[in-house]
Amino acid sequence: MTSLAILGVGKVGGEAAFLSAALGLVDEIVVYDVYEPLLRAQVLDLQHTGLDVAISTEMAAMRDADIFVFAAGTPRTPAIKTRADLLEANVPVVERCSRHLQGFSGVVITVTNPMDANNYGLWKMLGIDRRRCIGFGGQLDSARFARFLKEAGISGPAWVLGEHGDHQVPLFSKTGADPGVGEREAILSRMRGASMEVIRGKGGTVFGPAYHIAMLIRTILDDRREALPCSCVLDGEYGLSNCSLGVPARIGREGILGIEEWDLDPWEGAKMAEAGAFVQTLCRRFDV
Ligand SMILES: NC(=O)C1=CN([C@@H]2O[C@H](COP(=O)(O)OP(=O)(O)OC[C@H]3O[C@@H](n4cnc5c(N)ncnc54)[C@H](O)[C@@H]3O)[C@@H](O)[C@H]2O)C=CC1
Ligand SMILES: O=C([O-])CC(=O)C(=O)O
Repeated sequence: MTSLAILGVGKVGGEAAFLSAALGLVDEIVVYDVYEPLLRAQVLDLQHTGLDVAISTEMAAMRDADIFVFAAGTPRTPAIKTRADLLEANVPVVERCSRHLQGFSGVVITVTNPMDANNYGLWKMLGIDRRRCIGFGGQLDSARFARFLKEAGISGPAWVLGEHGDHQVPLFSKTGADPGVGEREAILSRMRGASMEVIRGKGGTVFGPAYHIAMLIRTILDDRREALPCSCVLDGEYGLSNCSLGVPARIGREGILGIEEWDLDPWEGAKMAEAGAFVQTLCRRFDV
């Protein structure tokens, strides 16, 4: 019996619950949201699918889940320029979440922005092994990168490391084609604005995040042991510590099985160092 817990069943948490049920990934989904009418509506809507999945709203049952998805808190509106600007709004939500989750022994997936800092904060407050805290966002950034590469006539694997935010690091070196620094910067600039176009049009990104969260859940539960771009609490990898940052990580049933240290070209290496320094400043918020 596999159990998935989702805290915050708004746009992303709700859709991730639905997709996990529709794809038959788990036997039970435990959901909770501070906004009671929404919670009730999401539970009913899930039940009305008739899918063979147990739905619970027992907050205490979250602690016993195999996977816990943290998707509660404030999202961006067009008035909020960067994901990092959500830090102060969402720190209290991270704190409340960690209090509820003390004693959790499964795998955490952090979604709430600024995701890298919040993943670091949850890890610190829960006091669990860093391999059990996975920050989600790199798969989504990589899917967006793949689209821009295709438009530029470049094929090959699309990997994005670094911050899930303005300091994201697309790995052009992995594609086998170098469009030059000018074109790299132009593509990066479009990637930085990719989600805001969706937020402006429909109030938030939903299908992209929910789909890739479901794929991450499947990778964990099936113990696929494959490398994905995930935010991991670093301990010297890529020359960085005291932060959680997007890196290639082998993911399986126990969470992060290993972090792969890839060679980056000079442009990527400089961007990665900038991303690390930037996210470290956000993570310091959790070091006090
Ligand atoms: N990492 C990623 O790739 C992505 C991250 N996000 C982030 O995920 C978060 C959620 O986004 P949306 O679902 O669009 O927002 P939303 O506003 O639709 O849903 C958030 C939900 O959290 C609930 N909530 C707030 N505080 C809570 C608490 N203490 N306990 C339980 N529930 C609580 C709210 O009532 C609301 O229903 C945002 O921070 C957003 O920026 C969104 C998309 C992708
Ligand atoms: O951009 C946002 O605020 C939501 C998000 O993280 C994404 O869709 O990548």
